[in-house]
Amino acid sequence: MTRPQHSDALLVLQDGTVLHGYALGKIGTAGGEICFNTGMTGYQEIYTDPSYFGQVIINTTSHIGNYGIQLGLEEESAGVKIRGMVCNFFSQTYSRHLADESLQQYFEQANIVGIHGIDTRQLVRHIRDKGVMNCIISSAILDPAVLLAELAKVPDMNGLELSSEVCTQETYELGSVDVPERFKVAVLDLGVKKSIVQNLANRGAYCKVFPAKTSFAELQAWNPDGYFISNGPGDPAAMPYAVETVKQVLDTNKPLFGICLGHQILSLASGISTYKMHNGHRGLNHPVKNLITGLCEVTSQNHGFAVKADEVQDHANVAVTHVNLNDKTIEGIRRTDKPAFSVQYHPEASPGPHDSRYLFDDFVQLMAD
Ligand SMILES: NC(=O)CC[C@H](N)C(=O)O
Repeated sequence: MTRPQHSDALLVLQDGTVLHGYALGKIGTAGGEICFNTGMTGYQEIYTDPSYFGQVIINTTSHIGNYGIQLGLEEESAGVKIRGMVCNFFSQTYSRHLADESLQQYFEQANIVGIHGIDTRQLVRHIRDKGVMNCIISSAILDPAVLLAELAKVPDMNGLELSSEVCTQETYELGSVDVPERFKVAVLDLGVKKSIVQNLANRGAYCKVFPAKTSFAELQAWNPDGYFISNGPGDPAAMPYAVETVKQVLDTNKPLFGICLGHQILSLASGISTYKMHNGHRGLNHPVKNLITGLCEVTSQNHGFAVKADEVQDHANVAVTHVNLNDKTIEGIRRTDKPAFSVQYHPEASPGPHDSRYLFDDFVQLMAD
């Protein structure tokens, strides 16, 4: 297969590795934390997921761009959130009758810089061995030494609070026209994906979405039946404001459900700390064991931090409900003294398999009870 020819581009890693490829998207320079996603579909959902804010994504599936972009429907937030993209074969043309435009056009409009023609298999093996690191991509500066100096300015993800940058700045409300509204859910938006709010609304939850730094008093003033703590970017340990809000929510004894960053915040509010993983989990086929049913779920994942497993046993009011079968990391917890639970993975699975969507039903059931 021939690769579309463009101008040259460079990818420079924090450890000094330099890789040569071709430009895609906007001509320019972009730096961030380099992460790999192993999903074979769903690139548009990935690029618009606010949890990827500040990150450069390697798509390990070898063909990217070939089904184009569908505006609106397949976007997980208003616009692209990733910093940059790395792939092997990049297709400027697409074949899908529902597509509105090409990925190249989409990235150009969103000012996203990318690189293709990279041996992503070799690159991922390198990162997998050395661990997560920052990188810089450029199609404007082709001097590795200059790029390394620029790379030094890219902030470390450790200690970074990003939710307040990507969350809604105004509250908004969302329900479903097809399902009778049975419950009011206050959504704390730490960088929420659209499909999560939609999954709640589809089950009769009338949602009000609040900015990340909303005080508990303001959430409570709306008198919700339950609280949802969303996914989002950055380091959970850098978000004491959200931990404080969740502690106050727990005191109300109303149902609380957290996904990904929301799971990490519930853990912190329960006295369990988080850590940065050697490499995160990002893909659509991570096996997770549900310890209550004994069944394995194939899950969609996107996280770089995790909850410390060895600290959970010191907390009698926290039970582990889900475990990752690849590396035994904690995938879900439940408070034994409160109607509160959370998962590290993505039950909305947009993209991904729908094995775990029952968790939204469990949350609705908690509110019904
Ligand atoms: N998807 C998420 O909510 C990600 C949570 C957090 N930013 C992490 O990387 O672990």
